[in-house]
Amino acid sequence: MSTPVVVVTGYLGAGKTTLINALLADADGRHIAAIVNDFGAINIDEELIRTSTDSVIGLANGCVCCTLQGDLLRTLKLLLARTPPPDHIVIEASGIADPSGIAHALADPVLWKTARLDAVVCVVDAEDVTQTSERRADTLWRAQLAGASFVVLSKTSGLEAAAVAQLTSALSPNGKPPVIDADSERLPIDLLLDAPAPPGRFTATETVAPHRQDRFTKLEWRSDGAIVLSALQGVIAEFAASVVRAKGILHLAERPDRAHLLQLVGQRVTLEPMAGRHEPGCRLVLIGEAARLDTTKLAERLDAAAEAGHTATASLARSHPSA
Ligand SMILES: Nc1nc2c(ncn2[C@@H]2O[C@H](COP(=O)(O)OP(=O)(O)OP(=O)(O)O)[C@@H](O)[C@H]2O)c(=O)[nH]1
Repeated sequence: MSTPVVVVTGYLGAGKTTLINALLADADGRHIAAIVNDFGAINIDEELIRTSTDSVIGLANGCVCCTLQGDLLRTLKLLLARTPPPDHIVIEASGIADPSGIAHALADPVLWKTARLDAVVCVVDAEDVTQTSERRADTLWRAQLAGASFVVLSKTSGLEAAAVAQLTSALSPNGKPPVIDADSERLPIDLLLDAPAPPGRFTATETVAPHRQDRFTKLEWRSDGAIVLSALQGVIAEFAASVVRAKGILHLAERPDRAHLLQLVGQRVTLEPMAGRHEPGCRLVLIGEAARLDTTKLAERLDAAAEAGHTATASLARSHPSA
């Protein structure tokens, strides 16, 4: 009996983790294990998915479509050796992954007997693709879409119905692949998890060209202490034009008792309090096009913001000595 595997792909910040959490929340008794790949060493997505399931394994600091193919296969074997094995395995690719590389790795005939690739779900950020003129020409975005057996549209709620309809027919010219609007319809879990691919759909054995590793650059930034909100806002405003994606779990000097989740995708930034306890201090991953993002300057600015946090925390402690 071969365990069905679903790969979730999509551009940076498209909504892959959100989709997987929705699948896990609606699993209806199925035991779903997740493998979460982040191309940075700080795997925020793994931590966000861990709130929905214990069966999550993070693969960080590389891309499962190329540099981490071996780790992916080893992790799959580990999951399959568990008793009982999961009913389904969902793999979240990093936002820079080309799913054809993952399909190529999973096409191993020995592995296929125990884990078979059933579907590649591509999450498309509807807001981004309608507002960013160059997105449809982006070779990475196109490669992610090309291998998809389903497209899930995210972030449609702020768009006119006509714009969503137009996007749907552009992404799926003859109704293939099926397009699901995650913002306005309930996810068809059965369809996404229980629709075996037609024989031969993902059994390509040709060599896959490695994607460009140097297109994006990342800064992984940590601080032991809290950060001052206004200083953080200043850094975000200064680098807004060159950061494509940022995510992090932060403690704010103004609210040190609770962790906050920072999400930045294009021009949209959110900062929300998180439930539960999280590692103290701040962990942040910021990604941009290598030609535009100066990570040295960005690190300096964040260090200065953290320094302001130390000062603010120390003065709070002086004014409330018992705190
Ligand atoms: N309004 C809305 N926001 C969404 C939707 N899906 C995702 N988001 C938001 O978009 C941001 C990024 O979502 P993630 O699910 O982390 O995206 P991702 O594709 O996993 O990101 P990377 O792994 O970094 O590429 C978060 O702030 C989400 O809350 C959606 O359908 N509607």
